[in-house]
Amino acid sequence: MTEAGTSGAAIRLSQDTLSLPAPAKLNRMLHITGRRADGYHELQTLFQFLDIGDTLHFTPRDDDAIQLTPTLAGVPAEDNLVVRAARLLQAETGCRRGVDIHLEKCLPMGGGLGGGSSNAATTLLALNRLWALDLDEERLATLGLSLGADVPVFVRGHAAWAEGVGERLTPVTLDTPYFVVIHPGVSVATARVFQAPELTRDTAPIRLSRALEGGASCWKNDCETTVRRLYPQVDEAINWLAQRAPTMLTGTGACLFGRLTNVEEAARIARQVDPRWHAFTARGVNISPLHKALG
Ligand SMILES: C[C@@](CO)(OP(=O)(O)O)[C@H](O)COP(=O)(O)OP(=O)(O)OC[C@H]1O[C@@H](n2ccc(N)nc2=O)[C@H](O)[C@@H]1O
Ligand SMILES: Nc1ncnc2c1ncn2[C@@H]1O[C@H](COP(=O)(O)OP(=O)(O)O)[C@@H](O)[C@H]1O
Repeated sequence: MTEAGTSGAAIRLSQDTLSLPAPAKLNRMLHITGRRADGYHELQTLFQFLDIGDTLHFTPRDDDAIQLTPTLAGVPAEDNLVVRAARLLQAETGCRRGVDIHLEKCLPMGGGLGGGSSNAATTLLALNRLWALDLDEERLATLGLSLGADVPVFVRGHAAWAEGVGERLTPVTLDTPYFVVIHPGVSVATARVFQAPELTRDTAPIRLSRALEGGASCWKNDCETTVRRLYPQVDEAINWLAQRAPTMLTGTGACLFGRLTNVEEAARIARQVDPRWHAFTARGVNISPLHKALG
């Protein structure tokens, strides 16, 4: 993993290039409240953005091609959520314009930080502007949902309480601590976690006011026990970080985060992290850096 948000790759950009961030997210808490007939799980979760993430550069083309560089390991370009988001916009609007997209990937993939979903949301908002499509946020969020459950919150750009599979969003303002984020170097398969027989799926639904009342010290992630059992590396990293800061899993992992009020303390802990793991520090933010950049 490149240190998140600080990739130094040299990129030649034209004057017409629009460069935008695709921030990471954390699930500050995550409850599983049921299972739908189609097997998908009903969740209650608090999404918050981090002040770091990937960066995407969009340069308009004269033809209608969508070209993405570089290719991500294990993800054919046509499956990349960036390309899928761009094609979806073309199909929905009949737009015949094209784009070259350069993706500076800094976030670990499949780590529960929502990098792919965030890349898709940045692409939807960037091309809506670059191609002058004038779709409203509601429509972009609906299109985003067809790409993944976590895309709408990145389109909306505000920390949120999410219900359903993550699509029913209520904006919230959460505390904004510093975090030490650790990727314990193992890939967690979301489907495997949701299939686990012992996963608790019956947490009683709560009201948003109650979730906020208790604050961060009361929050938990219902996936954590199962992920720790299935992936001993995650268990080991949580045990290590929990001795230094209140620690939780984000999404279905593999990343975990420790919460601190002090940036120096966060940096000090990150420096001590076992070299087998990857770590970075970041701050929680309630307005997405993408929306700040778009003004
Ligand atoms: C649970 C969250 C919380 O943010 O985990 P992370 O992906 O961030 O870790 C997400 O909503 C994940 O949403 P999404 O990213 O769309 O999930 P996918 O990878 O498509 O899900 C893979 C598989 O997990 C199961 N799945 C996923 C989401 C859900 N609410 N219920 C499920 O049962 C389904 O079997 C699905 O086929
Ligand atoms: N642009 C992208 N960035 C990251 N992953 C992508 C992208 N496009 C497709 N994917 C696929 O989506 C999966 C989930 O990615 P990601 O959003 O980073 O993780 P998570 O859902 O755990 O937060 C990846 O393992 C990868 O196969």
